[in-house]
Amino acid sequence: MSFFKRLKENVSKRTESVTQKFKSGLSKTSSSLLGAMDNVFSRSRIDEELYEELEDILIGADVGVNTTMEIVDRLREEVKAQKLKDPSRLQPLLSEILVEMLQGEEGELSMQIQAEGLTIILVVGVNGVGKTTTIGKLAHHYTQNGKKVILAAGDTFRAGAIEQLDVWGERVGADVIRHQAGSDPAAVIYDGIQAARARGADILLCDTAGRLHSKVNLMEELKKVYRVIQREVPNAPHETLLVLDSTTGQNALQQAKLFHDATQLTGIVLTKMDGTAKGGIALAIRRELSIPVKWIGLGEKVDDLQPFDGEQFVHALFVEAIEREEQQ
Ligand SMILES: Nc1nc2c(ncn2[C@@H]2O[C@H](COP(=O)(O)OP(=O)(O)OP(=O)(O)O)[C@@H](O)[C@H]2O)c(=O)[nH]1
Repeated sequence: MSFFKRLKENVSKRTESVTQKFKSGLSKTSSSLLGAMDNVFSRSRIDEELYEELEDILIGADVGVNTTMEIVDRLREEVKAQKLKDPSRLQPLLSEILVEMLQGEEGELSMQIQAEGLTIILVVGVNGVGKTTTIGKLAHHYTQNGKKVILAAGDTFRAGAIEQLDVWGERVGADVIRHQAGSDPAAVIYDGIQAARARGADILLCDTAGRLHSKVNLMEELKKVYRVIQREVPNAPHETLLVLDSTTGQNALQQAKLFHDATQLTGIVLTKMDGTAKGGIALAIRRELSIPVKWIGLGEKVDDLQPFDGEQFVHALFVEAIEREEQQ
């Protein structure tokens, strides 16, 4: 069976609405990538020029230089091994390589939700990346799954962030633990933990600041929050998610390295994928950091945050080519 057929079959095992969300959320990246790749794959033969053109396209889509080289090297090896001559055969081959690269170790992409007792999820990231919105969407996801969720408004720098979290709490039916703006975030998180225990919550989602009033280093403050959580609940935080805005491109990689030094990140949330034509950043992040992308933001609606899925991702990018192949 051809790779595209297999991919389509696998994707069709998930719900149609999820497939649709991936397709519409990735449509900007998809149309810019496919347009450019069609030119490459319709060349008359597979030669150095073709590979170079493909490299330019991938780098242009924010796949990053190292990851691009890795992808193209693998493609070359496969072309040699399979003795391919026809450029039109490269599209499914490339898709297969991308799916392989996006797939993590077994279970790596799943969230460490505790079967019993409280699960603490710490959410970090710089201002404006979509942290508060992501917390609201995660809260929605877990309340929909029957969990009792509490939100801790640890971004005490921006008064608006506390209000915003309150609105989300009301919308999704989760209590919000808050102090006034400017107070110590570690104290808010501490109170959040006590409240979550007292109220028998399953999940505590902790918001944090992306910027500070004082000269206290943001990373030092995060370390303090992290220590409070570790001290109060054994093995917590169970997840420390870094939210990255996919429209910031390669800069996102630098942010990840910085935050990883302060807290042990367990996963990445890549937001605003729908707003960029350079969704290749997901590949760069997956390959260049040892942290899995666990969630992907495909729009502003409450259910537009989806668990990351490499097959859905690649299928959404190349859906037009897949459908074309089917009609042939
Ligand atoms: N299109 C789109 N917009 C998003 C997505 N995620 C978040 N946003 C928007 O990004 C903007 C910033 O989101 P916030 O949640 O306020 O960002 P933040 O990181 O909490 O910002 P601070 O509270 O200032 O630290 C909002 O307008 C969100 O609606 C997404 O996946 N797609």
